[in-house]
Order: sequence, then structure tokens, then C-alpha cells
Amino acid sequence: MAKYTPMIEQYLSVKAEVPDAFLFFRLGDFYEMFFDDALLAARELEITLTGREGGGEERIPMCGVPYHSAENYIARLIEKGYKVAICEQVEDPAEAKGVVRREIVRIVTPGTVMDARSLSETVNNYIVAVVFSGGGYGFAACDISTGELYVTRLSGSFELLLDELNTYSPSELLGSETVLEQIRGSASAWLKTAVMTPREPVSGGGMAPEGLFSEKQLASLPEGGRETLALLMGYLQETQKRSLSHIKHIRVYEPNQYMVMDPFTRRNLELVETVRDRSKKGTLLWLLDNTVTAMGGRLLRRWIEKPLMNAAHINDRLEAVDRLYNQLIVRDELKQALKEVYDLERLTARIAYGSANARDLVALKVSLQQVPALREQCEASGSRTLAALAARIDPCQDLMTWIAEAIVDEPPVSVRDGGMIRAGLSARLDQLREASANGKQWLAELERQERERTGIKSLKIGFNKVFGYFIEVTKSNLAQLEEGRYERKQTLANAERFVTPELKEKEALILEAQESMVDLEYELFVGLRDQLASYIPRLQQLAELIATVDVYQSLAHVSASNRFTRPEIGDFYELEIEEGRHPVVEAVLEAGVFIANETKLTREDGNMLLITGPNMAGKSTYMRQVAMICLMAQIGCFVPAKRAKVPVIDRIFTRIGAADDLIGGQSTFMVEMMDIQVMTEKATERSLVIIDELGRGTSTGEGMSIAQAVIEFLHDKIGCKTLVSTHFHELAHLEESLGGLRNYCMAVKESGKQVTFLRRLIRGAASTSYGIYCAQIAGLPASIIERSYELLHTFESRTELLQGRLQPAAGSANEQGGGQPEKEASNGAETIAEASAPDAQASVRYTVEAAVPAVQLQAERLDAATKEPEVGDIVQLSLFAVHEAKPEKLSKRDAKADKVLEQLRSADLMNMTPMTAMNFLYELKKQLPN
Ligand SMILES: Nc1ncnc2c1ncn2[C@@H]1O[C@H](COP(=O)(O)OP(=O)(O)OP(=O)(O)O)[C@@H](O)[C@H]1O
Repeated sequence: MAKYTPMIEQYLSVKAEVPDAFLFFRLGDFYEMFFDDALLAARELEITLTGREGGGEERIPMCGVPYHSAENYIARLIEKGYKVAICEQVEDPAEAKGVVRREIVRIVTPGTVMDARSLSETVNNYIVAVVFSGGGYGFAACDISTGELYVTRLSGSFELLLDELNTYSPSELLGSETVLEQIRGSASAWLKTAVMTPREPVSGGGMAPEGLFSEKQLASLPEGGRETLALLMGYLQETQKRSLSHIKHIRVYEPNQYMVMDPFTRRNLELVETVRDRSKKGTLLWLLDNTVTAMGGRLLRRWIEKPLMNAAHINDRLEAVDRLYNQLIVRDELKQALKEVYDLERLTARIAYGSANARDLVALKVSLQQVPALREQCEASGSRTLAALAARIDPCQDLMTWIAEAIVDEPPVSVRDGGMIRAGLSARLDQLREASANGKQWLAELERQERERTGIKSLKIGFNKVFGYFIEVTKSNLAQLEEGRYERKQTLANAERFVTPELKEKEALILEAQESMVDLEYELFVGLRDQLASYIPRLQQLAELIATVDVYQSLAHVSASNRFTRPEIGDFYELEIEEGRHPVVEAVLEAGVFIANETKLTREDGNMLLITGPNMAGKSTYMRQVAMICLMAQIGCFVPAKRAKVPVIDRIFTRIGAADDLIGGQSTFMVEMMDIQVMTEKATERSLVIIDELGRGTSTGEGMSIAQAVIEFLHDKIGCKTLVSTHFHELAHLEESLGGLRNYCMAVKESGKQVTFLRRLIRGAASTSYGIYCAQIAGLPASIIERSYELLHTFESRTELLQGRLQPAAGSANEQGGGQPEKEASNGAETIAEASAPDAQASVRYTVEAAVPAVQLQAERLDAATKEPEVGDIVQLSLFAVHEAKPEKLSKRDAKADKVLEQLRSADLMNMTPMTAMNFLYELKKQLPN
């Protein structure tokens, strides 16, 4: 077997350390990749795949990227969810014996990028570690690009962990195989982008890496916190291999400090991204974001993701917004000052990390220059909250002065080429600069003298890295040069380059001065950067305060320009909204078009609204608007209403719209039921529950029964504030039996064939859904519309007939169910189920009945049965019974009936909409024997 060369052997041994990352192996001016890495990288980066001899039997696949543009390639790989390990030469090749020693200096992963190219300015980039311990989850989230670190404990439920993960949307997750598997198992779209890095936590309670945190800090951690932090920080140190001194402040919090929302609710309320294309435009964040700084933008996002639960804290925020709302000038002054503030959090992190350049320091200086004005405006606002915040501001003017004295106003990007340090900072640097400047002057003088001496006007003195300084003379002028004075160095196509002993001597001096100058500048720069790094906590605190001011001015500005009002918020029960609007729908509609609506949910006047009404009438918008107003109030923002009294809500549950795009592999109905299950378990009296078209994903009768049962449960057992919209108009009767329920509907004006949606919520129940009318507006072919009306008509008359026939059975169901009020037949198969709804079992069976060509089968059943059927006798059963009892009568029809039954059996009722069910029914009916 041929052996690999020592270099490839070295590559393989380094690569073994990072099997899950691309290894960027430094060779000269390139980072090279070999073997499988090369094959994959060539494809992912669209770079040329080559090969090289490495001592093995075959050529080794290889590809590479130039080191100076490596960051771009790394960013592209990170974006695709890969990790990249950077392997550098760590000894001087001149001193190396054999192959130059190489080591991994850093592993870049999606959760640990520092490069601006891979980061979004206004979105945090979190890496999250999760450790299962003592029946709960230790949870730590860190953004190393800003230095933020949050730790909490999520006790008990796995859903809580998913909710929390969702608020951070981490780009990388650390945890044991088991935990990650569990999370993956529940995988919803938002998690699919996160890279999962399996890491076993240190059992028995490991410590966070030494020296990073004080014992006091560690003592404040919740159960499981130490292990989680140890897992997270251990991984960060292992991958970053450098100072993480900016990750100092641990923010420990209790999950119940914030309102809880499940991932579906967050998505559905479109807080930070739209359901349709995950963009920001059209979301609450988009509407509220008038922040000027990147860190303000990130903080606003966090506030939206985590509405507060403490009324006093919310009122503090509202107070600040209120003051700024009313003081346009202060608001404007603040905004102007904020415009000059750079991303202090990320600048600070780069300083600590050792990757900040001189431009970053200038950006820091410019930002710090704004702090006195910011503080002044906060004080001038007359706001208690802002004054308290101003009092905590440390303007860091000493740091500002250091930078101002040391760094020129417009330094270059590179820190290795000099040109960064101001004159007067270092006497030695000034001397070297003078020497270098004198040298250059001397060269200019020499050029002038040589032109004079030789009479060659085009003679010039130039420089290149290989030959140093030279005198260049074109070939046509060579004869004019004095013999013996010039030593030839290089020949070009039409010129010759020479040196003189005098030039050589001066060159040494000039180059030495320049090199020392660049080295000294770098040294001074790094000295200053390190000095600043020791003040990281001061800068971080300042950054946080400035970000907060930015968020206040943003909320105030948006509140003022959208006519929002300050909500009354407190720990009371009632929710009262006068002329409430949906902030985002209103903003995208033309001014004045949005119709405001009232909301009143109180113990006395009802805490449940059952909203019926046609499609497209504005039910979902209305329900979302109520949730939005509560949420905005708890963020500390004014709300879109004339007046609002909002209680502190502990949880918002919503089931609105389709979940199909959210969770793979589950039926919509199943997902809805699972969510309802969580809701029934977790909702409290302080929760807000919003359900759109409850029970619609299954057959009509079953859906309606579930809807009623859920409503009853929420009403009797929980007492939360609830808004339910439904097309099951028959549920309106619940108002009579449930004291807290009120019927509402969306008003519609009908004139002739024209239907106008008034978008106004009015008391009472609707009797039709105008579904076919909506289909018509949507532009469905006229033939389908006509056919739908025809079907609807037959369907309605058929069920009316059936309703008449079923009376005895339905009556017995009512008795069993404890005297639910009987209701007049209206339309659809729902009526059957409605009549028997009190007994879930019965209604389930009747659904099947309704799905069979009901009149026909029922007629047969009544003919054939020897005794009056019970509610529990489902039609399928009765068919079999008939079949067994009177085979001779049925023999001719056997084949046809069997076929119908077969189709019934295999029908997927769970996934049928009422319309498909109706068509299905129609088809079956056509096949039935006469
Ligand atoms: N209060 C309002 N004022 C003005 N326009 C509104 C209002 N509410 C809703 N709309 C408009 O009506 C459209 C339909 O509203 P929405 O989706 O809430 O109806 P819906 O009753 O829930 O319909 P469906 O039952 O079909 O889901 C919205 O996209 C919006 O443009």
C-alpha cells in the first residue's frame, strides 16, 4: 500500500478532529480542501475541482479558495448550514523541520459566526443549549455576535421547550442525541433551518468553563443551569479558541415573566414574519419598527417575542412611550442622535473577540459622541422611566477620548498596513514616520537630480516588492547613462531598471522605517483595542440602554402616526376595547377604509363570543385584532383603539388559518386537535383563546360536536376569555345554556344578488355562510357555481326530509344528553348532528349516516327494521341487518350496495371538507340500487 505524503497525513490527522466540518487547510495563499470535503465544496461553492498526487494510489480530489477572499466562501457554506474549521500554519516555515505545523484556529458554525456577511443586522443569531435534568429542561441561549446570554429552566412540559425555542429561532442547537431527537421529532418549519450539534452534557453537574463566570453568578442559575451553561460555553470555547470576555453577563429569567405563545400562535399572528413567505413586511414588527439602530431593531423584536406579564413594568414602558408620543421635538432630537449610533453590541463583541479594526473603533467613537445628547433628551422628556434610564447611562467619554486621540478619522480597513494612528500619540512612531517621509522626499530629490544629470526627462524612480527601489530608463535613452555608475537590475520590454549604491543604502533605511512603522501602528492599535476590551461591561450596558431608548422612540412614533391610544393595563379580568382596529390590516388598507369594532369580555357581560357570519366577512381579522391589541399592550405599546382596558394575559392561544405549511406529516385536523389538547390543559382564567372555525377539518357532525364540547369545556372549566368563529350556525343555541357566551355575527347587506360585507360585528347569530357566493367572487367557473347551488338545494331538502324521519331517534338522544334545546331544522347535515349533539357517540354515528345517501338508506332502514331503531344504530349496521334478515329481497342489489359500502369504508372522512363530502355523497347516491 502506498503511503500518503507527510502533508496529506497531517491533513488527515487534523481532519479527524472535525469530521462534521469542512477543513480549510492553509497552503500558501490558499485554503485547500481534499477528499470528500473537496467534492462537496466544489459543488456547493461552484469552484473547480482538481486533484493532486498525495502518495496514495489515486489522485486526491482537491479544491481551494484564496485566503484573502475566504470569508465570502465561509459565509456561503455557513448559510447552507455547514461548519468550517480553519486550519493555519502555526510556525514559521523557515524554522520548521519537515512539514510546517498546522492547527485549527477556529471553527465557524451557523450559531457562532461573527462575520457581518453571515449576520442579519436586526436579527439576533442564537445558539441554544438544552439539557434535560430533574424532570425539566435547562435552557441557555447565546448570541456571540452581541454577547447576550440568557438562561432559564423550563419545567415539565416539552411544549414549553418548543415555545421557548421558537422565540429564539436558534441557528444552532446543542444537546444530547436524545433531546435533539425529541426536538427533531416535533420538527416544524422554523426548526428545519437550525443545525443540530449533538453534545452530551457533563453528567453529575459540570461547571461552566473556569474563569468565565463568578461563583455568585453561577449560584443564581436555576436547576440544570450549570450543566447547560457548561455545555454551551464548552462548545463555544472549543470552536472559537479565543477570548469570550464579552459573554459575561448571564440574564437568568423565569419563563412566567413573559406571556406564553405557542409557535403556531406566533406564526399566525404574524408577529415577526408572515405566514405566506416568512418576510418581515406585513408583520407587527414591520409596523412597529421605526428604530434607527440595529440594536434597537433587535431589541424591539425581542420585546414583541416576549410580552411582559408584570403590570408595573408594562406601565413603566407605557409611561415612556406616552411622554415621547406627546413630545415631537424630543422624539425627533433623540432620533437624530440615534442615527449616528452604530451597532454598539456587535462592535463591542468584535473588540472583545479581537476582530475589530480601526474603522470599528472610529464607529465606536462617533457613537459615544452622541451619548451626552441622548442623555439630555431622556432627561428633557419629563418621563420617569426615561429619566431613570438616563441616570444609569455611563457616557463612556473616557473611552471616546482614547479613541479620538489615537485613531485618525478615516483609517483603512486593514490593520496591517498602517495609516491608523494619529500623529503625536507615539514619539517613536512620529520619528519613524518622519524618517519614512524624509526618505520619500530624498527619493523625489534623487529623481530630480538624476534627470538633470542624464538629461532624460522620462527617467523615474519606482518600487516593487521583489527589487525594491529602482531607477527606470527607457531603452531609447540608455545611451545617455554614465558608464559604471548604474547597476542593471531588471530588463523590461522597452525599459531597463538600475540601482546605485546610494539608492540601495537609502532604501534599506526607508524600508526599515516603513516596516517598523506598520508594526508599531499595529501594536498601538491592538494595545488600544485590548484596553477597550477591559471595559466591555460598561459598553454593553450602554448599548442596552441606547437600544431601549431607540425602541421607545420607535413605539412612540408609530403610535402617534397611527392614532394608537394608551391602554389601561392591570391585573383585572375584563377586556374592553372601544373602536378597536387590526393595526397591520389597517395599515395596508387605504386610509379610512378599516371598520373599527368593539370588544367586551367580562364576567358579567360574557367572556365568550361565538362569532358566525359569512366567509370573507372579517371574522379572522377581528379575532386577530383582539389578540394583537392585548399583545401590543403587554409589549408596552399604544394600541389601535379609541379606548382599551386590557388585563394582563398569561397566554394567548390561537387556532386560525391552515397549519399545513407548519408541521409536516400530520393532518391539519390532527394538528388542530393536538393544539386544542394543549390549550385545554394549559389555559387559565387569565388566558385569551381564539379559535377560528373550530372543528372544521373533519366531518360536519363530528366537527360540530367537538366544537360544542370544547366551548363548553372552556366555559365551564376554564373561564378564559374566548373568541370562537364558526360556520356551524346551529351552535348559536348555546347562548341559551352557557351564561358567559354571547352570539355575534359579521353584518352583511344583501340587495338582490349582491352581498356587501359591512365588516361590523353585531349581536346575534348568522344563518348562512355565503360560501358559494365567495367562490363566485373568487372567479370559479359559472358551471361550478350553478352546480354548487343545485347541490346545496338538493342537499338541504334532503336533510330536511331526513330530519323529519329522524325525529324519534333524535328525540331519544336529546333525552340522553340532558335536555338540550331542540332546534328548528335549517340547512345541511349539521342539523342531524346538532339534534343529537349532546351525546358525542350518537353524533359520530349520525355523521356516518349523513355521509351515506341518507334518505335512501334511512327509508330502507325504517322499512326493514323490526323494531324502532335506537340512536346507536348506525345506518351501516342497519344495512347489514337488513342484508342478513331478508337476503332474498336484497340479492339483486347486493353488488351495487356492496360497492357503495366499500367506498364508504375506505372514505377518509377525517380529511374531507363539507363540500367534498357532499360531492362524495352525490356520487354514492347515483350508484345506489333503486
Ligand atoms: N374591519 C375591517 N375593515 C375593513 N376591511 C376588513 C375588516 N376586516 C376584514 N377586512 C378585509 O376583509 C378580508 C377578509 O377578512 P377575514 O379573512 O378576516 O374574513 P373571514 O370572515 O375570517 O373569512 P373566512 O371565514 O373566509 O376565513 C381581509 O383580508 C380584509 O382585507
